[in-house]
Amino acid sequence: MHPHIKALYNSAQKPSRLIIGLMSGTSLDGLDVALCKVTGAGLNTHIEVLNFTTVDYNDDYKTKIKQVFAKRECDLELVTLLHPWVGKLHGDMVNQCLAKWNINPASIDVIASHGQTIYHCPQSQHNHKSFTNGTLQIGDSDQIAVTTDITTIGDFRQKHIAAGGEGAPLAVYGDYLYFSSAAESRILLNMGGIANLTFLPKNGDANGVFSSDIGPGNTIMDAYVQQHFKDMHYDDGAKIAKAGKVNTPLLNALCNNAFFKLPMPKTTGPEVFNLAYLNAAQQLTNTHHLSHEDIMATLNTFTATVIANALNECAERAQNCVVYASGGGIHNPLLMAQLTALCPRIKAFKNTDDLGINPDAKEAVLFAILANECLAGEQQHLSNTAQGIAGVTMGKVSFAD
Ligand SMILES: Nc1ncnc2c1ncn2[C@@H]1O[C@H](COP(=O)(O)OP(=O)(O)OP(=O)(O)O)[C@@H](O)[C@H]1O
Ligand SMILES: CC(=O)N[C@H]1[C@@H]2OC[C@@H](O2)[C@@H](O)[C@@H]1O[C@H](C)C(=O)O
Repeated sequence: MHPHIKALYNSAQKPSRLIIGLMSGTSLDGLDVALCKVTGAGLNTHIEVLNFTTVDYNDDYKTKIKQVFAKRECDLELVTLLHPWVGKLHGDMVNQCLAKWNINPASIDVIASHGQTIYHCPQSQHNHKSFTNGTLQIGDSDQIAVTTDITTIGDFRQKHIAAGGEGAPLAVYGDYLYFSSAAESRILLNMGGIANLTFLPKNGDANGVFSSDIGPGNTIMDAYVQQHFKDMHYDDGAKIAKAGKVNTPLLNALCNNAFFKLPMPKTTGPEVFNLAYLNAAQQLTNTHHLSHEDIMATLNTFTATVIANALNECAERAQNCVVYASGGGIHNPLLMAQLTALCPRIKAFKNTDDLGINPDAKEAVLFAILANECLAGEQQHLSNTAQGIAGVTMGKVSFAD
């Protein structure tokens, strides 16, 4: 047996494993690094997040990625070069974290790497009859494995696509295993660049579980701030939005898109929800004269409205749903206040801290759970093609040498 296979076999048999989950989301703010002690597998998974940090990306990273990010036309040579470059950078960032945390790399069983999504196009978006769904994450796992000397499991989304899914949201797999409750119906709401949710009915019936992207979380607000406010990445504390007034015609135009009329499950990305989308809505409503504050107030309400519509749809399926929120959007007080006001049928808004998982770390932890299932999961717990949930094991293994 190859020693690498033997090591994996041993890891899979251990009662608990150390797994580093890595997530680099659509916001391009930084690499989320979660060092997790994962005990058991499947419905008996237990996670302890031993360390978590977001390693901020510098301007060089953001500038390079933005040249290809969510763009239909870009420099293919640059894409090719970025794939190993991002992988090496992520590997270097893991090494820095381990050094800072005083952790011996040899004690880590595997790294679970999401990579950096640069393009996402479900069939509903690209409309090419001869193609199915597609999604592309760069940041080669071989680079991470070689750089860290730690076996790395990555490229999780392609198996989902191969099995007929849209490659997202994958959160449902971790949410179901870790957050299902017999006592209450739960909605796990993540508000990153794009917002998504997982619905977990309280009867624990796997067939009632579904997960879907909702639409924009922070992505258009962030892009607008970055374009108009020097050295700002986002509207901290919604200060700009709070100073403005919502423009109703613009809000209505923003809410009028075919994606919102599609039934859940569905996926989307900044390929659709971007500054060009805002521009088109402004054109239609003759609102180019609005102040930055009014635009931000309208965008904030747009995000709140589309998220609230999706939550209210869930609330029709089960009474007394409790929302557990995560992602950067939870730090936006105006967004959270609007959600509470727009969703009277939701019993309570909490965040995943109440379930023992740091809401900023949740997506990185998800990939640690997926890698744990890849290694030690004994069976598929979720499989429902009608809900876009492929019953497959995800992740590809890269060895260090
Ligand atoms: N204090 C704050 N005030 C307002 N917004 C905030 C604050 N902190 C974070 N955010 C928002 O959260 C974003 C980052 O969220 P997160 O890291 O969850 O996104 P992501 O993981 O990149 O996205 P996705 O889940 O779509 O891939 C920021 O870009 C910003 O819009
Ligand atoms: C293609 C892609 O990277 N999608 C991300 C993005 O960010 C949020 C939303 O859009 C979600 O569908 C997904 O990430 C999470 C981790 C998921 O798959 O559940």
